[in-house]
Amino acid sequence: MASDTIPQILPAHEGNALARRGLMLILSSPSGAGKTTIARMLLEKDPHIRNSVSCTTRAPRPGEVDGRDYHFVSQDQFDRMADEGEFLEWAHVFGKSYGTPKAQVKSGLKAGQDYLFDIDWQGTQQLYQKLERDVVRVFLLPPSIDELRRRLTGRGTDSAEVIAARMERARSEISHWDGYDYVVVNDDIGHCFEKVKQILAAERLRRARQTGLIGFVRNLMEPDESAPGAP
Ligand SMILES: Nc1nc2c(ncn2[C@@H]2O[C@H](COP(=O)(O)OP(=O)(O)O)[C@@H](O)[C@H]2O)c(=O)[nH]1
Ligand SMILES: Nc1ncnc2c1ncn2[C@@H]1O[C@H](COP(=O)(O)OP(=O)(O)O)[C@@H](O)[C@H]1O
Repeated sequence: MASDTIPQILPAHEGNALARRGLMLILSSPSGAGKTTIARMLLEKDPHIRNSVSCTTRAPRPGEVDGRDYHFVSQDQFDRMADEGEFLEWAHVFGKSYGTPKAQVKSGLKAGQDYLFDIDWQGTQQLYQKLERDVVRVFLLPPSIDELRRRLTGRGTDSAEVIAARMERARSEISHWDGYDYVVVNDDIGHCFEKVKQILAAERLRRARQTGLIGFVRNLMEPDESAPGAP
């Protein structure tokens, strides 16, 4: 195991003191602030968190892979899935539809699987309303508006028109920063990644998630029958 691999706990099963419930790590930010970059780093370094792959009606960007980055679907397909209740949440962003498939998230959480969500503030609110205790909300901010524009331009994936629309929307997205548990400025990518890792490590240790502790603590509190003088 690489030395910078994130330490993990064992999967949930009965009798395992380290068993715990999975969590849902949500990364949001104005477009271009770096959430896809941080998400990819996390997925690469931490084998215990899985990406929740969203469905979208937007076109793939160069380098994006169907089924890995998004499930790229037509508007008809998307609408049918929404009608049939196949999404945990969905929203319109930049004139396109985006949705989180229900798939295995609920059963996965019970089995100790963590999931990563790259979704906007609307989706975050919906997930929080449904699964409050499992959700950890992290908002990334750019160090400045000029740097945000530089990153969107430097990414080289969007037309000038699309970049202008994303910049236009950035201020209203930033206004939702107070709907998150953690806010991290993505100035240096390495520092930002470290902070997100620390958040994840601490959140995994929350008592409420550590389902295996119940039996473990009960055992610790049993009267010690082998102690000298015990009845
Ligand atoms: N509510 C919701 N938002 C999503 C989902 N998938 C992606 N998004 C958000 O849609 C916005 C646009 O995503 P994208 O077109 O990939 O551009 P990006 O902002 O540069 O990553 C971002 O704010 C994403 O976080 C989803 O399933 N649900
Ligand atoms: N801390 C950083 N410093 C410099 N460039 C960054 C940083 N974080 C991300 N980038 C670059 O900025 C661009 C936008 O990042 P991306 O992760 O695609 O943002 P988002 O998913 O939030 O739209 C990419 O080209 C990425 O390589």
